[in-house]
Formats: sequence, structure tokens, C-alpha cells
Amino acid sequence: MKPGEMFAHIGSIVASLMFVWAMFKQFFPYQLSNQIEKHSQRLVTLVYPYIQITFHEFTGERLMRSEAYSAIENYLSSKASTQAKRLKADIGKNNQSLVLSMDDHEEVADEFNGVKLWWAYGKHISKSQSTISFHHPMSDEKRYYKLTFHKSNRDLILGRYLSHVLKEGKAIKVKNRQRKLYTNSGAYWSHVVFEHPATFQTLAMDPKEKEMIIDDLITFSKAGEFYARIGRAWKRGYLLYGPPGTGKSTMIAAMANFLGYDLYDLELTAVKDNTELRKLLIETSSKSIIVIEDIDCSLDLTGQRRKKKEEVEEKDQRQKQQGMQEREVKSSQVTLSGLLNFIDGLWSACGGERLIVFTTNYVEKLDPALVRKGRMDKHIELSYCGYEAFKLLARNYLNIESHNLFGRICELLKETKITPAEVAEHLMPKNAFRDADLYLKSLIQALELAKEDARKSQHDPHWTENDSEDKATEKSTNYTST
Ligand SMILES: Nc1ncnc2c1ncn2[C@@H]1O[C@H](COP(=O)(O)OP(=O)(O)OP(=O)(O)O)[C@@H](O)[C@H]1O
Repeated sequence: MKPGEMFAHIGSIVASLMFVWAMFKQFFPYQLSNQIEKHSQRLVTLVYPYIQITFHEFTGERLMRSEAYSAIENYLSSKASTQAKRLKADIGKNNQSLVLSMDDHEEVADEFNGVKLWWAYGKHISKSQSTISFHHPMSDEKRYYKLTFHKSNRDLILGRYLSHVLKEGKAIKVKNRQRKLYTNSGAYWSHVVFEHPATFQTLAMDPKEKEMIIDDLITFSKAGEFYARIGRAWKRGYLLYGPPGTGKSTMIAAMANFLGYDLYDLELTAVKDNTELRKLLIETSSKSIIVIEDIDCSLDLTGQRRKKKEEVEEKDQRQKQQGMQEREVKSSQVTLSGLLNFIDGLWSACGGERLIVFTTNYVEKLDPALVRKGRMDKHIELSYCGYEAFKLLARNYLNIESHNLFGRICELLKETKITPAEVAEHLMPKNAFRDADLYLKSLIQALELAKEDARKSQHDPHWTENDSEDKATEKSTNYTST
């Protein structure tokens, strides 16, 4: 017999004795019955020195699912899979893994600070069929977890152990939940399931820099108590900058996957004004990353500051004359100060951990007020592909650690600017034959071509200026037209 079962057995014997005593108590003189009660209590604690706590699945008048119950369920799931002989299995909310839990009347042991305790899972079947719960289809089944521990450990278990169980259980729940990608149309969020496969392992960048970012994220995600102690909102701002195709969006997806956060992709050009912006941001949930991509294109936040009202009106007028609908030409009235007010002030009122990430291809064009240190806590540059980043891409795309063409590629990468996206394009399998030679040679060709272009542009600086300007305009037009 397992310890929990044994103690439950003793418990029911003691309960029966108490019942018999209650019946016969009236036949004893008061003084005597008082003495008997006192000593029997001592005896009970001697015979059964264990305490039991029951956590029911549904609580309160409205039979809401108990948060403690679901945290315990998550907490025990890993212990159940290693200890219990009878398990129940279900598909997790992330649709990717099986979640195991104890079957009826199973028991698992746990240990905390050297103290042993037992968890049992059970259910009562209610005799009355009239109990109707709108929250649970099997309304007459009342499930519960029962915790048994020695009375000498009462303080430890009721204090530190239970809060450890709840904290761990909630963390497991967050990890296993189905994560969401929110996008806004106007002032409303809609969402789809977020299943981007990017991870820090697949992100090609300088390994030391990557390690620093991972450390920073870990520190942030564990710093809840610290932020509470210093009286600051649990938030962190990142500015990711670098040329197109260097992996800014990929890094954001990797961050979300690493932390297990939801993503809010905020399209600022679709937000009418600061009031709508505030509404959207307040609606974001804890454990999320709010992303504003291409901040330089989304708002007129550039070094030249906001365009004068007349200029905007003039532009709108021009567009109207060209036959466009008023709805289409209306510019967003979200202002830099509206955005900064939220980052600095209002956000502090929303509890929970949030990251806000801005991306830009042109960091030098941003208003200094936005990129000031303290406002954006971390500036991360994503740059052209270096040799280490290339090796990671080759490992991921071609499954090779080394090759005799690596030397040449290393040399060319030092002399040429090529984005990881372009490198990835050359390594992407084009047919069934994964001949590394072929892909690496195509990359070398592209690098040599880029080197030649760079050499030409050095002799003709005018050409470069026009070219980069064209690219910049193209980017900005693309963004506003979407
Ligand atoms: N550092 C990288 N590591 C791995 N893959 C990358 C990296 N950079 C780019 N890629 C690949 O190139 C594609 C485009 O990259 P991504 O959209 O992340 O770049 P970006 O910097 O956000 O570009 P943009 O500024 O145009 O939005 C990605 O789908 C990814 O496959």
C-alpha cells in the first residue's frame, strides 16, 4: 500500500471512531467527556500526524475553474509521466505535444527542501443530478487533487512549497499555451496562431552578440520581483536596426519563441490617432512583444521632425484632386509624443511583462527622442553576413560543417557586403540534389559580382548615391501603399 493510501485508510478509521464517539458522548459526564476528547485529539495526532489539503477543480458559487487546480495539474504533469503507472494523455494547446496527467486515484510523490509529500488525484461522483455547471460538461464529476504532508512541515508546505507549485505550474501553462500573432486593423486586434519556426539556433549573426541578447532576455524574463522592488513597469524596449534582409523580423520571431510570448504586430499607419493607439496598447496582454516595424516609415518621426500641417494638407489635397477617396488619403494622426507618452508613462500602469521592439533600416534618420538610451533599453544592429553567420546558414541549409570552398567565401565576405537573406537565397535547395558544391559556387559568384559592383561604385560615387536613394524611396513607397 502506498503511503498516501495507507494514511487515507487510517484517516477513515479515525473518522469512524470520531463518529461513534459523537453518538456516545452524551452518556458521559461533561468533565469526563472533555478529558476523553482532549486525550483522543492527542492520540489522533499521534496516530495520524499528517495534514491533507484538497484542491477542487471548480470553486465559488459560479463554479469557476480554480486557478490553483490548473496550476497543480500542470506542475504534476512531468512528475506523473515519470512516476504514475496509469496516465491520461491529451494533445496540448500548442497542438504539438502530448500532455500527460495522472489517471483517477493515482498518486505521485514530490520532494521539497528534503521534505517528502504526496499528491493524489481523485474524483467524487455527485449523487444529485440537479447540479448544473455551465462550465463543465461532466457536471456531476468533481475532480480534485489532494496533498498529504507531515504536520511538522506545515509552515514550509503552506508557505514556500505551495507558492513554488503555483509559480511553476503557471510557468508551464504559459509555455504550453497556443501562442498568438495579433495584427491590428484600425483600432481592433485580430489574431492567428503564431507558429513561426525561427529560433536563435537558426538565426545567423555574430555568436557573441547573440549570446548577449539571449542573456538579456533571460534576465528580463526573470526580473519580475526586481522591477516590483524598484517600482518600475516590467518592460523593456529594443531597437533593431540594419539593412533590409539582415534578419530583424526573424530575430523578433526567435525572441517570441524563446520567451514563449505572444506577438502584437502594430501597424501604425492604420491607427487613426493617439486615442486609438492608447486603446490598442492597453489591450495587449502580459508576456507579449509589441512590434512596430519600419518605424521610420510608419510615422513621420525622422530627423526633420513632423511635416508641417500645411504640407500634409497640401499633399492630401493633391491626392484628392487625383481622384482618390478621402478615406484613403487621410494621414494617421499618431504623433511621436503620443507614442513616447505611452512608452514612458501609461504603460507603467499595465502590469505584466512586455517587450516593445522597433525596427528600422535607417537608424540615423530617427528622431533622437525616440532612440535615446533609457527609452529604448537595447540597441541591436543586425548587419551584413559575416563568416560565422555564413557557417551557421551553411549548417542549417546544406547540413555541412566545413567545405574546401569555405576559405574563399570567408575572404569574399570580408570584402563584400551581402545580407544573410541573400546568402540564404543562394543556399536554398533548388532541386532534389543537395550538392553543396553547386550552391557554394553560386554564392561565390554572387559575392564576386557584388565585389565588382562595389569597386565600380567607388570610382563613381554619384552612382551609389542615386542608387541608395532610389532604394530608400522604393522601400518607403512600398510600406505606405500596403
Ligand atoms: N540573420 C539571419 N539568419 C537567418 N536567416 C535570415 C537572417 N536574415 C535574413 N534571413 C532570411 O531572410 C529572410 C528575410 O529576413 P527578415 O525579414 O528577417 O529581414 P529583415 O531585416 O526584417 O528585413 P526588412 O527590413 O526588409 O523587414 C528571412 O525569411 C530569413 O529566412
